[in-house]
Amino acid sequence: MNPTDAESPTPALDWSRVRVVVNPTSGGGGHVEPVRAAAAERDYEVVVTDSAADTRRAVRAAVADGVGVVVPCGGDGTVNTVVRELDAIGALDAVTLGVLPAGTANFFAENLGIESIGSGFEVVDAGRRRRIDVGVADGTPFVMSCIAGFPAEVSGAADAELKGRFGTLAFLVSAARSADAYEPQPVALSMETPDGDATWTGDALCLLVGNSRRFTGAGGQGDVEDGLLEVVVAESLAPFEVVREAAVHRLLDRDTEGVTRFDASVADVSFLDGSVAVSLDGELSERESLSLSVRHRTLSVLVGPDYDPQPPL
Ligand SMILES: Nc1ncnc2c1ncn2[C@@H]1O[C@H](COP(=O)(O)OP(=O)(O)OP(=O)(O)O)[C@@H](O)[C@H]1O
Repeated sequence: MNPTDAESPTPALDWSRVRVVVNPTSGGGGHVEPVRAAAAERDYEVVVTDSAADTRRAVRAAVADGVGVVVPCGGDGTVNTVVRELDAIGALDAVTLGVLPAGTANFFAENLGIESIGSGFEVVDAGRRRRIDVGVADGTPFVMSCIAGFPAEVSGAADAELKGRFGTLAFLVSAARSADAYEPQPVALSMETPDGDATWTGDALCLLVGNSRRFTGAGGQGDVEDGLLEVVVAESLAPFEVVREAAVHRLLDRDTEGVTRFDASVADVSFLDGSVAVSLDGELSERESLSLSVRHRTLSVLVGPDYDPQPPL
């Protein structure tokens, strides 16, 4: 801790200090030694954690030690754990985040143009920073997506193989496969959009809200610097056999009947028939309502050469 900043929630941070926080169980494991070796070549610090609670402790310790660049090494679940802890200690807008993708699903890294652990190191070395938006759902931050709808038993059916291929979308894919077994639920949305206030009321099968993730069109990286969430309401989805992620996105095309898309800075959602399952960056809970907003360009992240600040629609 920097003694001059003892009272500050986030002490002065040293941007030349990089600390990698490794979840050794992410993906199939086996990444700890290669990560240690690559980090040693660069004088990056490494902490290998043994639980989610230990990962949270490592995040607090990094900030308390004045480390400027914190790099989760794991899958989307590990990134989410690190982001939530940074928010919990008031340091979300203070540190810079790198990512070393080592999980079953690495969609956040992919959206930042980081394809592998090796490229993750190169991205940290290169130091290209962007400030990106962070979505907030009932006070909890999310970086990728907030998906609501379908009964929890369906979402729980997303198996490991599906999760590996589709990440947060596994929830949607498994649900779509059994959509005929689930009745659309009445929902009311009230939003603030760049064109003014907007509302939507009706029966919906699911609600897909993307921050760094885009659900419509070709999918992939969304515009994560525009202060807006992509809010997609799907009234129906034909059950289908999914072969590729593109098939899911085609289902959600702008022109698809029963799919409505908004870009909103604020969205208040009421599930009128009681609680529905909600996946926040892959973490499940049950909610009767959702209050969604955006913290515009809050989180400083290190991005790869393919990251597009303004991806084409
Ligand atoms: N050191 C650790 N040991 C075990 N679990 C951890 C550790 N650090 C974080 N976690 C938790 O493990 C969960 C899964 O993490 P992650 O997404 O990185 O792995 P994964 O292999 O991709 O698994 P998943 O199939 O859940 O996507 C997260 O909830 C995360 O908080």
